[in-house]
Amino acid sequence: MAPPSAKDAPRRRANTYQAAPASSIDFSKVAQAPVEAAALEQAPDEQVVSEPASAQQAPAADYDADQIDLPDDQTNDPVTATAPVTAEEAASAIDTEELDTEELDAEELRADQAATTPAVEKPESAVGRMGRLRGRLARSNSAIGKALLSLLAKGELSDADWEDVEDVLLGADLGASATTELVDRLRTRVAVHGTPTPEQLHDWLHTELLALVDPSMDRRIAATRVGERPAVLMVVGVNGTGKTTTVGKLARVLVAQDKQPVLGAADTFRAAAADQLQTWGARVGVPTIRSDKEGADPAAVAFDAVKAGTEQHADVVLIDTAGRLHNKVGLMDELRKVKRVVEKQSPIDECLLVLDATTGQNGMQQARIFSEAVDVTGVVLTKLDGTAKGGIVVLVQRELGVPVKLVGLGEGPDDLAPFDPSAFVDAVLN
Ligand SMILES: Nc1nc2c(ncn2[C@@H]2O[C@H](COP(=O)(O)OP(=O)(O)OP(=O)(O)O)[C@@H](O)[C@H]2O)c(=O)[nH]1
Repeated sequence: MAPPSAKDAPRRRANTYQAAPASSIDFSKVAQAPVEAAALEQAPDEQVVSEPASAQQAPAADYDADQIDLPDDQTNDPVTATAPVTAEEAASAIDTEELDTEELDAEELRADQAATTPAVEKPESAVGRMGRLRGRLARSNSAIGKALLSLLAKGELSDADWEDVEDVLLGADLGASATTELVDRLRTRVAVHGTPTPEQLHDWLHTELLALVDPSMDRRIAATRVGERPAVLMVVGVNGTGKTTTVGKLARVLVAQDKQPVLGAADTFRAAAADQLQTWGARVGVPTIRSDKEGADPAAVAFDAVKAGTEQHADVVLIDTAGRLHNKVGLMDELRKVKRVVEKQSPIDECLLVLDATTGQNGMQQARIFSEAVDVTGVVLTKLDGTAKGGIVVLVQRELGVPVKLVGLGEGPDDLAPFDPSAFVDAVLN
């Protein structure tokens, strides 16, 4: 069966997306790498493509009968004179006796089906999401700001007081070097300007924290077609950090921007991961390339996803990967293989490492291992709604040298936001 095309999805309502602010996500980034023409010698098998919800849910009358691909057991059946061939005939062929006592005509039936079939969702635009989610960030992280403001407002600060300031920053997972840097800068300011007023203090902290978060980093995500091919984005990270959820949420962000993603379920280790991803995709009419075989070769699934994305003229192919294998070496080898195989067909434009913010510094060790195995281009920090360790943003950027591009701020489908440094610092300090 020909894979359903992302382009076949019914035209979505014109969305209300406006140009993102400079500090926010920007999908206009165009990767420069050239297309590689080489193909895999052995065609991967067993891939199946999920029907996007839009195709499943479109009224039957919208289908061209020629395009309906019947399952094998039906294609060989002779078409009898009574077999319905159009939506109307199909509707009228329904035995009315089975429909309770009421007589339903085709129109009523369609209305009934529409009422019981969930519609393709319209995801929220990404612009300003961090503003909407700021309350969650503030709830978990404003304690740091409050502690700093009250400590620094004491007036003359002793060495012990400055040590308390350091402890607050270290406790927030800012890391030793950024903590020392920040404390040195604040001490210099106090030495130069004397004891600050509360407003001054707030301004100083805002300026210094923002400098540490580094608003100059390029946080755009490569999700725009590159010449004649879709962008390819791969998501990596240990199990349970929120990779599958992030791919699903990111697909929604892209759909809200009228982009057409294709999802690749290359986490073949966890049986339910492909189903989970497919469900995310179906909710917004996005096709998922997956294997029905548990333990199938993830590289083959990823390869097929890129192939399908190219054939369907998608904007971007989002590849979910496994976070757990029998051992760490095996997992890293597998990720390298996925990368290698995908690159036989297309460069990988973006490789996002998903880190669970609640694991704090422990997550850093994993982060280093992943970034050694694959070229990580950005970080998604999930579960930032559930931790007071927001300093990890600074730590991870310094350790890996790549920006935090997205943050997860809840379990809701639209609780993924482009990371906005200024909104982040505001939430910490207010
Ligand atoms: N509170 C909160 N929960 C999140 C966030 N992101 C993901 N989760 C939850 O984290 C759990 C794990 O998410 P998954 O997406 O299944 O994690 P995964 O990394 O794909 O896991 P594996 O497939 O085992 O590798 C789920 O219950 C998600 O709802 C977030 O930003 N905030």
